Amino acid sequence: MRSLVRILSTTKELWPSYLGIVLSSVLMSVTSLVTPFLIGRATDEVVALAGGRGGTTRTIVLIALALLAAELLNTVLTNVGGYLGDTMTARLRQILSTRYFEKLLGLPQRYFDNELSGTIIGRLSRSIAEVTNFLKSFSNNFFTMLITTVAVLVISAFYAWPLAVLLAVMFPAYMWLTARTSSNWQRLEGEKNEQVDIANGRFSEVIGQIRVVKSFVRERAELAAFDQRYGRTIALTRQQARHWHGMDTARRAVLNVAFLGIYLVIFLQTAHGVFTVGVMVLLIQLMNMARQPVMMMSFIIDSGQRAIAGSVSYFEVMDETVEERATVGSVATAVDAGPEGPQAPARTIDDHVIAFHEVDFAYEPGRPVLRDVTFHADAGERIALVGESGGGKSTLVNLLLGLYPPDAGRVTLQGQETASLPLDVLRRRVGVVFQDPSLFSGTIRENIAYGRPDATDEEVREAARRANADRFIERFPEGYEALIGERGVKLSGGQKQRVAVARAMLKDAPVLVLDEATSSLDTKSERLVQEGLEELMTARTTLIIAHRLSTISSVDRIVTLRDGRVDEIGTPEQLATSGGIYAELLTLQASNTLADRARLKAFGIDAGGADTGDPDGADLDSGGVHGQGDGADLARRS
Ligand SMILES: Nc1ncnc2c1ncn2[C@@H]1O[C@H](COP(=O)(O)OP(=O)(O)OP(=O)(O)O)[C@@H](O)[C@H]1O
Repeated sequence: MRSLVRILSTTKELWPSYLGIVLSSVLMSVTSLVTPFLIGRATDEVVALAGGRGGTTRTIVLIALALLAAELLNTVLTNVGGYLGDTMTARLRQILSTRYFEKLLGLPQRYFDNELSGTIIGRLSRSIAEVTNFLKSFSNNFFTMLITTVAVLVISAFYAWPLAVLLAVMFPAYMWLTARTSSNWQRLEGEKNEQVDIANGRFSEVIGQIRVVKSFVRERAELAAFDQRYGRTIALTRQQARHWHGMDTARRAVLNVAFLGIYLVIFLQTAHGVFTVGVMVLLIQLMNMARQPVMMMSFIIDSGQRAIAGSVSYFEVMDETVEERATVGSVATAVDAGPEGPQAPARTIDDHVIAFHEVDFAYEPGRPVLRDVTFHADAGERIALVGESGGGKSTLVNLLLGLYPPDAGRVTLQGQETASLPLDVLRRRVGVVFQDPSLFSGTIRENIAYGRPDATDEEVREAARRANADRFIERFPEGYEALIGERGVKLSGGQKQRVAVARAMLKDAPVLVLDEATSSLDTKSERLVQEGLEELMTARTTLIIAHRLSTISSVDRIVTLRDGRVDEIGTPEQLATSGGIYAELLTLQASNTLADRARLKAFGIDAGGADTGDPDGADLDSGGVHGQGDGADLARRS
């Protein structure tokens, strides 16, 4: 319940709407209370006229017209309240959803490592739908209910106090039984929600990777697991429904017994001449009106229970701690800031563009991934990270981007400690081309300009041209406005890569991280992508997770990783003969045995393209060997 109060107290902008809804529901109940009085009065008038004891047709017609006026007013008020309720619900949904999204955008990477995106989305829609539905039905009905109840109690006390006593006993008894239903119901609802969230999480993962599912012929298995999860909710619902309907039967029985007493009082008092027939009709209508709030109460409590269960999941997310080093300003200002973002108040502590200094890191306690990692990159240098798969190369990039904080040691970017830079400032300085290009649905233009939505058409075209993407884009009838489908599904692997390169080109960050993705491309696409990357690397400091020997041989320095530690650092020439990982790679490359090929693969090195001898092959573009880093330190660390 506290969470619902929290929602109300944090949506002050909606208070005028709540007030409007409350006001219209108050007026609504007043107009509906007029009706029994008018009908009661009309009954007496009709009885008198029929019995020849006074009463006039004119009065009856006037009462009928008054009834019409009351009902018309009631209709108008119902719809005004309904309109306000609908718009309030939409605004509330917008506010809660936006806050949820904003919160998620600010959560650290670690949070997403442990959650399925479908679960996050499912939880959002369920929680918000339940909370908004409840608030809507609450504000539309609660006050009508309250006013009707009080009015019925007062009026019935005026005519016959036993009626008021019976009603006064019935209301709390009914509420008590309803409240008793609640706690057990909520626990079961929570368990059901968990099953549904897991099922929906998997659902969206499966749809997102439908090609893999199809290729492994896993449709039936996925479907069965999904069905099983929902199946579990049936058993829980049975338990829940048994409990709920059992309690409801008891509640209604109490109500029915109370009404037996009420009707007996009304009928007998009328028979003994205490009430006129008109008063009897009035009281019967009032008592029936009293039934409504009682029934409505169980509906409101039911949706209230759902809302409480739903808002718990909502607030679990809202109570998560956002990334420690907030971006400068809110998420919104961060997105809108210029390429460098607002000025960062960080101190320069060394001269390197990128530096890792004695860095330790573990994703999970007790399972170190990086140990005592120290290396640096100076302006314009290209540094290749080489190591076995799972050796920690991507983890180094994650630390550089501030996605995780190092457990020990220091990472610096352009001389400033990353830990002291606001995250948006830090991330604006680093362009990344991921192995998986990760495009968004929308147009090619939108994707290229993702980091700089304000870029001119000319700038977008220039970025595409330099990324070798312009020709294929211009072949689309819609050109840059061509829609590329979810995650760019309508583009080939090489085309996606080139759009990703153009996107990084336009971002124009001084530091570049490249997770080479050439193994999935054919030779021609690979060369086109590589040309784009070469252009992108020009005049930038680049950290490359290298997947091709040709790339490695053309960098300024190689950093090899073994068991999470830096094994060697040196120029390709120096490391070629040092007996370390790079030398091993060269030997493996020269070998044709399957075992050696497999070993090469374990380093994530694309054995196929690297040594086919194909003149169009991957190695062709190794041409531009960049300054071989004379002073590069050859250092065996282990
Ligand atoms: N989010 C994560 N949570 C827990 N462990 C992780 C996470 N990401 C990576 N790891 C683990 O950290 C280790 C290093 O992974 P990393 O991705 O850095 O390796 P890599 O050298 O980039 O490998 P590859 O060349 O195969 O991409 C691996 O053992 C991996 O299982």
